[in-house]
Amino acid sequence: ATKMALRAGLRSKRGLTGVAVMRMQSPPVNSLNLELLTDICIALEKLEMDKSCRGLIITSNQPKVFSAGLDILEMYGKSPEHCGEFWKAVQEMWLKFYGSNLVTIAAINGSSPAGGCLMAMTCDYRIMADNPRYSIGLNETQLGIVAPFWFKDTLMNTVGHRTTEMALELGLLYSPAEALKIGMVDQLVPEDQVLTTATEAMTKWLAIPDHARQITKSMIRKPTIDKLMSNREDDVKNFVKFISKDSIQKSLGVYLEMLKKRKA
Ligand SMILES: CCCC/C=C\CC(=O)SCCNC(=O)CCNC(=O)[C@H](O)C(C)(C)COP(=O)(O)OP(=O)(O)OC[C@H]1O[C@@H](n2cnc3c(N)ncnc32)[C@H](O)[C@@H]1OP(=O)(O)O
Repeated sequence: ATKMALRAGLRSKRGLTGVAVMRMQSPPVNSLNLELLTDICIALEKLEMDKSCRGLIITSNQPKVFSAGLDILEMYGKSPEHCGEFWKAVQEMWLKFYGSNLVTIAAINGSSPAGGCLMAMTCDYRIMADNPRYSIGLNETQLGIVAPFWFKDTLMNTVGHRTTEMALELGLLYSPAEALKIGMVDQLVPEDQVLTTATEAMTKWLAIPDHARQITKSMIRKPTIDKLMSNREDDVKNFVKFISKDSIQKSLGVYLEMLKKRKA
């Protein structure tokens, strides 16, 4: 099944050129499994190399959900080797997005917990649908797991130190209005205007000369990126060791059951 639709070099009625729209479509909830992560990375890599592409809008084709975060089934009951491969793909996605030379805008048209929130926070700008049923945040502790340092750093760079303490320790999921208040998202709009607003915002970002914006972005984000780059292997080892613990596997199993029961 196609996991992603990509329209590169989009020319809208308003004459916006050089902007790709990536629509995640991995039913039911765009959970980030190895396949989707790999597809996203390959697509982004191609866009980075395409000189005619200057901006990327990432959004969801699934109703009500931007992304449910990392696919728990990739971490539950799997071999250490598989968990290691999966984690490398998560790192790769983060490194590519956080370090992208493109203007990246997240058009968050649904809920975006955990890894979904991380992915949105790697972007330069976030627009979310103003629907109180949706939520966004890093809720890892609620699953009994610990977000690694680079998840924490991304959040801290976005919302600041004190808010990160509260958000991460309590595993808080925020409504769109709350997320706007703490700066986790930059703008709220009615659901049917998320993509058009993202396109409008893109116009503003593209008015800045690429080289000046790119060097500035790199100057701000490089220390955070370098931290993971110089600890990638240890980070994989730590993840595999942590996720393979019986107690953590038990917590994930309980959480998966809770998700299923909630549905019933
Ligand atoms: C050391 C570790 C470091 C960091 C690790 C992890 C970070 C993560 O990202 S962990 C993932 C955290 N994600 C969540 O907690 C979100 C869980 N999902 C939800 O809250 C809801 O599904 C959501 C609000 C996104 C959408 O709600 P609904 O539209 O009502 O859908 P359902 O809840 O009915 O879900 C449909 C179907 O999908 C399964 N599902 C949901 N999320 C995940 C997931 N992240 N991974 C795997 N599977 C997921 C859910 O169980 C349902 O399955 P079925 O019952 O089999 O249909």
